[in-house]
Amino acid sequence: MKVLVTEKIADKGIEALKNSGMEVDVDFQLCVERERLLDVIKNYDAIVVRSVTKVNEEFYQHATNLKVVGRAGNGVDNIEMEGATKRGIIVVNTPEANTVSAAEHSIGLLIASCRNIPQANGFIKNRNWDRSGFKGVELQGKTLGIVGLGRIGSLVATRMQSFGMKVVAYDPYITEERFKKFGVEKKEKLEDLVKESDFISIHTPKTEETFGMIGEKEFKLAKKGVRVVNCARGGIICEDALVKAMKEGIVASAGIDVLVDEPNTTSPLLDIDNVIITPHLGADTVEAQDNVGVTIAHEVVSALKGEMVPNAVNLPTLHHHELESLQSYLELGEVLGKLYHQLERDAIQKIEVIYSGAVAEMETSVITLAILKGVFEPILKERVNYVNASLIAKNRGISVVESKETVNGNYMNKIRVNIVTKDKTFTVAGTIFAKKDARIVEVNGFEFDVIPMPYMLVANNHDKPGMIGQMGTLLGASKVNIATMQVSRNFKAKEAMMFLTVDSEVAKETLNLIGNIDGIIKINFVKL
Ligand SMILES: NC(=O)C1=CN([C@@H]2O[C@H](COP(=O)(O)OP(=O)(O)OC[C@H]3O[C@@H](n4cnc5c(N)ncnc54)[C@H](O)[C@@H]3O)[C@@H](O)[C@H]2O)C=CC1
Ligand SMILES: O=C(O)C(=O)COP(=O)(O)O
Repeated sequence: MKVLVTEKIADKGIEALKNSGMEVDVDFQLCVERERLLDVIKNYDAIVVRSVTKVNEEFYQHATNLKVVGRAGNGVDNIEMEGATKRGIIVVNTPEANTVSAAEHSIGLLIASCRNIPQANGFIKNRNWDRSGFKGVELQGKTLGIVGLGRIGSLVATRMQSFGMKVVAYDPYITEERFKKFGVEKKEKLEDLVKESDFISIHTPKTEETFGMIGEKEFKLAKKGVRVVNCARGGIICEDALVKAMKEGIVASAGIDVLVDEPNTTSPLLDIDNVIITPHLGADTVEAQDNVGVTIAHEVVSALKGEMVPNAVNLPTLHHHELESLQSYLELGEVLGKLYHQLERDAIQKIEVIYSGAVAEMETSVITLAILKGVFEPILKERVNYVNASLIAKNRGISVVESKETVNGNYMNKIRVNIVTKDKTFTVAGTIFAKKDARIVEVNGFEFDVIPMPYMLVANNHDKPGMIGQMGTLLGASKVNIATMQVSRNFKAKEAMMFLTVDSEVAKETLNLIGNIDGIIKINFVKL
């Protein structure tokens, strides 16, 4: 697998990629040399970027082998998600790895701007000892308005409370409990926050809704002398409106880490004395970059192996501990799904998944994705993964229905999959024992206790003497070793079903011979 790294990540991250067996090319010019990037990207299975490389539709059209986009950092506004999802490209990021650095940089900008530290430093470095013109303001007793009380906003909130600030926040998408947890007063409307705040710090993602959310209208409502900080994304505070509000004396100072267009050395904000600007340094600390580099390397490798990754942006959000407890269920889900196309041929109309017992309490949407991945893998191979599995089902006109039951019969947990076709319904069920051991416990009404293995033979036969012996003889003659065997019978129908796990692949000729045994209704070789 080949990985291209187009922006600086920690050496530890590159090493981690290489140590996992990846072939890694590092070329930092490619984040700006577009033509060259578009030319070479077809050679790579994964790309690792930061905030400069534009990963958009044009890029995807050239990236014909790409499976993973790794964003070594938090914001993914430079990565078009729809184009990735429809191609089954997994986008992973490291949202937790640089939050402390970004919060500390926001606070640094806030203090440095309201105490004129960079300006005064510039003076004295030019050998001017001048103490006039740099008078600042205190933070204690002032109101800080935080827009976006997420990971970084909440870190800034709690830290600034220790400076004696009153903290209010506007974030319509989080619960009252989260405001309470951080001792922050909730503002129902952005304008209420703007009217009341002495300092405003932005911590939202860049979205259609947030872009330009602090503009001329907001500055008109703001307290005269308000001070602003933007260490989130350029343009959330409208740059033209900020320039105007500063010239009019509405905004006393601004600390800015991000601009609409980056890299940028021509912004009008650069000409205003009371604006201090850093070139997108929020995540640039030793700790954050080591953290980001190593985390993204592990995530890219896992995603390339087709594993579920905690920080996949175009998949349901999972935390590490959730993923750990889900892992066995994901594996079981794939096994259950994989059985269908290896045992049946009919086109699927609907897939029903019924979760019962303990598993019903989990993030089952991800297990359903694992089942869908399993269903399509035997016919689509590597073109199906967690990201595009539900899109594939939708495009094939297959409806997917999930339901949950608290009662679970004989099992602590059970996943039942009903695959509905025009004329019949194929049913398979499985369970997890002792938190990690998968078992197939039912196929089409036949009960089993089968440990899924890489190679299995599944037979339907008339329930009469000699079936097992004849199969065993044919397998032995073709040097296939039988590892385990289970038979389940339906007395009424006088039919039985056999699951044999074998140590090697079974040749087509042997399968044909078994299929010709009198009494064998159906024989299939299943690979998991
Ligand atoms: N300057 C830098 O180097 C860095 C910048 N960032 C940026 O910081 C920002 C915040 O990152 P996190 O705290 O990790 O994100 P987060 O997702 O944890 O929090 C964002 C919060 O904004 C809220 N929000 C969304 N739309 C909103 C709206 N219209 N009005 C009010 N609130 C809204 C969300 O509900 C959420 O609580 C992002 O833009 C990220 O890209 C992150 C790391 C480094
Ligand atoms: O992680 C983020 O969202 C950042 O803004 C940091 O961006 P960078 O990786 O420094 O280009």
